[in-house]
Amino acid sequence: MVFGILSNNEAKKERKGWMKQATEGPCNVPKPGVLDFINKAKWDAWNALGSLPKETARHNYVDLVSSLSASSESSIQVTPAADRKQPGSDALVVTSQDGITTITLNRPDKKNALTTQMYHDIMLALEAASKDDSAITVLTGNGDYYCSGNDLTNFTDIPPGGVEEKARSGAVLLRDFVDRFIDFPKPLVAVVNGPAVGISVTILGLFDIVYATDRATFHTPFSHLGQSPEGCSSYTFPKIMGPSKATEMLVFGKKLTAREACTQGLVTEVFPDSTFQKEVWVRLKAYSKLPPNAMRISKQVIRNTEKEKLHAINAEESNILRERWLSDECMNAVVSFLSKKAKL
Ligand SMILES: CCCCC/C=C/CC(=O)SCCNC(=O)CCNC(=O)[C@H](O)C(C)(C)COP(=O)(O)OP(=O)(O)OC[C@H]1O[C@@H](n2cnc3c(N)ncnc32)[C@H](O)[C@@H]1OP(=O)(O)O
Repeated sequence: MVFGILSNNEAKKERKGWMKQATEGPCNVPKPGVLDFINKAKWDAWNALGSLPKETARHNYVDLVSSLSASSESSIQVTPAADRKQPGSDALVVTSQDGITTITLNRPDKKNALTTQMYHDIMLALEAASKDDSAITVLTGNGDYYCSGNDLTNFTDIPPGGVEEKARSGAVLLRDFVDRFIDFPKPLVAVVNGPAVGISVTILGLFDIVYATDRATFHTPFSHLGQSPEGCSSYTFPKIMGPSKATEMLVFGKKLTAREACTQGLVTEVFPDSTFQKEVWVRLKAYSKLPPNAMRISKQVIRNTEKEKLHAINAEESNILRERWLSDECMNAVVSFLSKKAKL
């Protein structure tokens, strides 16, 4: 690792310097006045890097962010990739009963944020569910959240190929992950047991039914995070709710209540939190007794005409995100979250 352990303030100034060098090249602006302490400190950090190439600065910037995550002196606790939950661990629980296969996100202490391993495990679970003898597949969460979206510490796990390689492999994983939802052959139901954020919201447009507790909210803060829509939401959301409502969500990050999401067509039905689990499971058990082949074929009739288009949109969104993940805006948002300075 390029950097040792720095105090929070030192790290912040140093980070700014590396970030400016990585995005704008060598310092090219006049030195701020002596009384402009903050900007002068940032300028000093940038100027100190001389003519260091942008690419080197970018690598070092990422190393600094990673070292911040790993530092025992910082307030950030990041589980090293090697220690993250492995396949077959309890971060994802899959059960099959009464003709229903249920995939449960099970990191309640982290609001069910999705680690890289969980994306892989969900794909495996969907693959298995598509072939098992269940009639319906359900995705839900354990605890007070449905899912807080992509685990932002995924960004700190930089491979030897550097940040570009990380962005490239992330885009491939994202595309594969979303493709599984596009192609899933059986009725797919989201049981949204609490707030939903980011990718856990966008992929709802690819589900067949979305049931939500009245405690749930739906939030896609992509601009705040320097990112852009995924999960085919750039197509499904305008189609479901109209372009202007979709823009409020996907561009301006408007958070919807469950009832608003239902009015706009993203959610099928909202239930009172006190009876949510009971009512939803009674309903699903009844549906699961319907002839499975008829349900599968009816889903195909409804969905298949759009599959090709959805795959193309998924590919395009994933490519755009690959670029976004390398942007200054995105790196800053991740650093802010990891430094505990920002929450949604
Ligand atoms: C293959 C790659 C595909 C990538 C696809 C891209 C997808 C885009 C997205 O999904 S964008 C959405 C990203 N998510 C966020 O930005 C959410 C960040 N989290 C928060 O803002 C808040 O945690 C909260 C509003 C969800 C909940 O706030 P609350 O105060 O109720 O709870 P805490 O903040 O104390 O959370 C408890 C612990 O959980 C950790 N955590 C929550 N969400 C995430 C997350 N997305 N990534 C990483 N960690 C998360 C949080 O840090 C707390 O941890 P701690 O107890 O160790 O402090």
